[in-house]
Amino acid sequence: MRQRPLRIGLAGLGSIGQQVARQLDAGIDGLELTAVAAADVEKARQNLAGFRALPRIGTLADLSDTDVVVEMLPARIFADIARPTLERGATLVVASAGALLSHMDLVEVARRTGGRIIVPSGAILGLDAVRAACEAPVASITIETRKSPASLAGAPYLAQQGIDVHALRAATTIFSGTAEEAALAFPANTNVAAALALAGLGPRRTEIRVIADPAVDRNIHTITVESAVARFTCHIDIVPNPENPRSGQLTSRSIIACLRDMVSPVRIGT
Ligand SMILES: NC(=O)C1=CN([C@@H]2O[C@H](COP(=O)(O)OP(=O)(O)OC[C@H]3O[C@@H](n4cnc5c(N)ncnc54)[C@H](OP(=O)(O)O)[C@@H]3O)[C@@H](O)[C@H]2O)C=CC1
Ligand SMILES: O=C([O-])CC(=O)C(=O)O
Repeated sequence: MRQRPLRIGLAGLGSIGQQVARQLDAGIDGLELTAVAAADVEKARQNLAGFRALPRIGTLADLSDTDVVVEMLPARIFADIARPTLERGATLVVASAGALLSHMDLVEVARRTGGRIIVPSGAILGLDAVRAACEAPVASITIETRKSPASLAGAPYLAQQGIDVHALRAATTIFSGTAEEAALAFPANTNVAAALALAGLGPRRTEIRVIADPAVDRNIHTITVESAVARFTCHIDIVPNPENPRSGQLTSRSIIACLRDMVSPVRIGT
């Protein structure tokens, strides 16, 4: 049995980070919210007002004494916390799964130091069955992501291709490619494909189609797996976060469930 609670550090206090912080502050046996890193310390202080136990608030460097760092940053600065956390042999929980695809050398760092990289299911479902299916031959794994224009706006690919998603009047496929390509084209919108790729056939053999649909108000993901042992399709409609519609409200809960697993004597699912 652990003698002390697991010290949790949160990197990023945006739409997901704030929900995770609140749930940790509400109290989970065995977990202690020790520190948070924010871009704007004063804004973070306001967001944490009313917490039962105020964590330390600082920069990414201030997470260096925690056991587990939960990364919930913009993809472009993922490595700024991922690398130092793994270099000191701590556990890294990754929200920006797409960014991890460009930093797979971190797996070697973790192997060398004893650190761990944990990618929660986040906004996708079925990774348990995908992993199990991949213990046998798998023919294909695909994902379709359907989102409102507001949930896609700002993606680099849209600017590169001159696509104005707000001008669309009907559902339109705006991207087809691999999970690896999608992570660069839509760094804030296709983490689900990255997590699916890491669970299954890898970023070059996992295909994603992104549909901009002005008629939907959810982030909708459908995965289809054809394997020797099972064929399955999983579908999920996620309520977007009001503060950041690119991210849905399931991801913070997935992270909390993942953190609970680290201290629970019972584990359910693959
Ligand atoms: N795995 C999955 O299924 C999913 C993953 N995601 C991913 O999770 C990540 C977090 O998402 P979300 O919370 O919605 O994003 P937000 O943009 O809402 O939050 C990111 C936060 O990081 C803060 N930040 C920026 N720079 C720094 C820094 N140097 N140090 C500390 N904090 C910093 C930002 O502050 P400020 O606002 O002041 O700039 C912001 O508060 C994203 O990469 C997103 O794509 C999202 C949904 C699902
Ligand atoms: O649906 C969500 O909440 C977010 C999403 O697609 C992603 O980041 O891949």
